[in-house]
This record gives sequence, structure tokens and C-alpha cells, in this order.
Amino acid sequence: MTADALAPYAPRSMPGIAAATTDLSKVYGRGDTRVVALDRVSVSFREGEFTAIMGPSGCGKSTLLHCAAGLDTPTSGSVRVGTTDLGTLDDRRLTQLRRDRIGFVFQAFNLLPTLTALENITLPLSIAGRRPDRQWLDRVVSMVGLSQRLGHRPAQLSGGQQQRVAVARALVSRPAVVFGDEPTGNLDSRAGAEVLGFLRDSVRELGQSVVMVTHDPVAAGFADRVLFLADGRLVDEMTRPTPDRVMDLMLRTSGGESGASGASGARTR
Ligand SMILES: Nc1ncnc2c1ncn2[C@@H]1O[C@H](COP(=O)(O)OP(=O)(O)OP(=O)(O)O)[C@@H](O)[C@H]1O
Repeated sequence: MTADALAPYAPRSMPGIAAATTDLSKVYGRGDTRVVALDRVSVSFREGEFTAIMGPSGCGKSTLLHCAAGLDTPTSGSVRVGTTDLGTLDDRRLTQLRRDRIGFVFQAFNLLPTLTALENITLPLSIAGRRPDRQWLDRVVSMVGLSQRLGHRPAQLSGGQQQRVAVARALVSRPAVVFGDEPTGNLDSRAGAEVLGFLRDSVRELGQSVVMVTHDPVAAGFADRVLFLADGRLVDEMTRPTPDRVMDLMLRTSGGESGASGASGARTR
């Protein structure tokens, strides 16, 4: 049988790709307020890789992350997580996929104040009616250094510790991808470096795939690969980044303005 004859039965995902977008566009508003936040972005996030997304303010980083994570709906194009095309899912199945296959770490820690650290970590599993895999839970908890803090409530933890709880919560269901939107944005540099170290450990030690939006070249230096967006388009990519190389590229591509303070990168038309 020829390869062509087999094609309809071939898996719809490429091996080694945790998530991917194809010709992904997102347009907000209409008429005078029309904003092209993403303009035909095709990108693959590899399994077991730590990817950072950077670019000037307003260039579409969060929109890309939210569409890839099934939190926002594309105007056109498609998003795949593993073998699943998100466009084929109804609301219920999309919610299920987000719960079971995707982990989130946001800038705000989003922990429930009345629950202990352990209860917060296992909450996604409790909601899904699943029991935690004890060995995996222990591994994740010890990796993020929380073994002695499991009975504490968020108010009894530092910001860095709270974000470590959020990282453990994102990892506990062994998702296809963990998406982070400025996960260190609310932390001082030491706590931020710790959290980034744990995210990198989850890639190295647990084979997790992580995709993170950041403005910070130091944070991007923890990643394996950095994607640069401008004007809703993918404009550059760097492997094995260092903070200096990232900063250089940011300065060159934004005409001297850094990502955090750069001019808005989205187009209105
Ligand atoms: N819900 C929305 N309604 C209208 N416009 C939006 C909406 N969300 C984002 N935009 C616009 O889309 C563009 C891209 O926004 P996005 O938040 O993705 O950029 P960003 O690169 O993450 O920015 P920042 O670094 O400042 O967080 C911006 O011009 C923004 O104003």
C-alpha cells in the first residue's frame, strides 16, 4: 500500500509535538476599533521543551497563549493539543481538555484561600473525580520544595511559595502542556528565579512541555527556545537563549525599545 493510500489514517499530530497552531489569526473589534492581534501564526511546541514567547507590549503574546490553551477562540486557523484539534470540540469537551490536558500558571497565583497547599494542588483532580497518583504527587511536591508546607493555606505562604503551589497544581495531572502567562510577574527576582528553575526542572526531570509568555530576558534565559512576536506575527526565534542574546535581539527588533516599554505591536486596520 502506498503512503498516499495510508494518509487518511495517519495520526493527525506530528510525533514529538505537544501543541501547534496553523495559520492562527485573531481579530478583535470591527471598523475603527478592529485590531489584528494575531496574523496567521503557525508554530509548534515540542514535547519536553521549554518555550518562551516574547515581543513588544500589545504584539499578541497573551492572545497566542490563550488561543493555544483553549481559553480564547481563534478568528481563523486551528490549534491542536496532542492529537486533538480544539476547533472540533464543543464547550463541554473543551472544558474537559483544559482540565485534563493543560496546566496553567498565571501571574496572579489564583489559589483558593480556604484550601491548604495540598488541597489546592490536587483541586483539578478532585474536580475531575480522579485520585492523585501518590508517587507522582510526591515527586512533584518534592521537586517544587513544598513537602513541609502542604498543610499551609495561601495566606501563610510567601508569594514564591504560592506560585510553587500553582506550578505543582499545573503539573499534577501530567498535562500535555503547561502554559504560563508572566508566571514570575508578581515575584521578586529571587523567588522568580526559583519558580523558573522549577519549571525548567519539570521539563528536564519530568519531560513536561512548558510554554511561557514573558517580558523578562532573564526569565527567557531559562527556556530552550524563544519565539519573538511583533505585530501579531512570528518574526524570530532563538535556541539556547541567554539573557544577553535575548536583550540584544529585543533591542534590534524593536528599534531600541525593550519589550515591556516598547510601542504597541498590534495593527489596527
Ligand atoms: N478582549 C480584547 N478586545 C479587544 N482588543 C484586545 C482584546 N484582547 C487583546 N486585545 C488587543 O490585541 C492586541 C494584542 O494583545 P495581547 O494582550 O495579546 O498583547 P501582549 O503582547 O500580550 O501585550 P502585553 O505584553 O502588554 O501583555 C492588543 O492591541 C490588545 O489591545
